[in-house]
Amino acid sequence: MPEAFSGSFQDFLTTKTDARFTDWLAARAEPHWSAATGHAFTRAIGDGTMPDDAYARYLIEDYTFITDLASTLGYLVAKAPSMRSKARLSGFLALLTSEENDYFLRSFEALGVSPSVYETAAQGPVTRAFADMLLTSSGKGTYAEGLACLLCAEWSYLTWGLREAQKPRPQHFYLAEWIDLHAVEGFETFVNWIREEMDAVGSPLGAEEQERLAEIFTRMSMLETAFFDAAWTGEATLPADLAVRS
Ligand SMILES: Cc1ncc(C[n+]2csc(CCO)c2C)c(N)n1
Repeated sequence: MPEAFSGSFQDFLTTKTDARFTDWLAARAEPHWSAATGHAFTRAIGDGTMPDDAYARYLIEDYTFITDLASTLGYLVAKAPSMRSKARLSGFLALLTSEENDYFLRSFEALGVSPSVYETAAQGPVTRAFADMLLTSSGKGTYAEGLACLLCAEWSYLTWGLREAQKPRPQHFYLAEWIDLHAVEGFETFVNWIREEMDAVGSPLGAEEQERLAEIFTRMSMLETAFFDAAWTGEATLPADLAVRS
């Protein structure tokens, strides 16, 4: 677990001169970063102990989340400063809207969730708070702010995916493939790129904007945790500390 840290990035650099901006973001987000990446839901995916109803609940919500994440990527493609960055982000957007979509459709079928359910599912309160966070940060905010959201969403999944991939795969294809999707080399390469991009974009910013990025990354970590909690417990309420500000 990264050690929690409450100071500025400049302060963080005095504790470790070669510290990365993204290490600081994760340290600032503790204990929520570790709560998200070590969540019981993620361990149950790898153990094969996941109840079908919890996983179906999760996939239905995640399918609507992915739609908002695709829109976020659209905003990021528009705001990215270089052709290289636009190429990385749009490549990922293409993956999200093709192979990943196919995974969802096959899994819904295996779990007995009909198109009339997953195509018209209303977002629960946690997913709505997520959508608000993603779309506001990337649409109205800066490239760095949108990138902080994407970084948290992808890096947290790589972290648990690599850990669960150490175990033998569970029997159900929808659990086994969900691990593989987040532990393959191509995904790791992409997350490493987002980290490098965030390091490059975040390090030179002023303390106030860096603080804002730490707040975004922390709130995203809380939302990731609440998202797993909601699927795991079936409790569809938004924790009070995540109330959407209007
Ligand atoms: C709530 C939630 N947060 C993050 C992800 C992670 N994620 C979103 S798209 C994508 C691409 C490859 O699977 C990954 C890893 C998720 N699925 N659901």
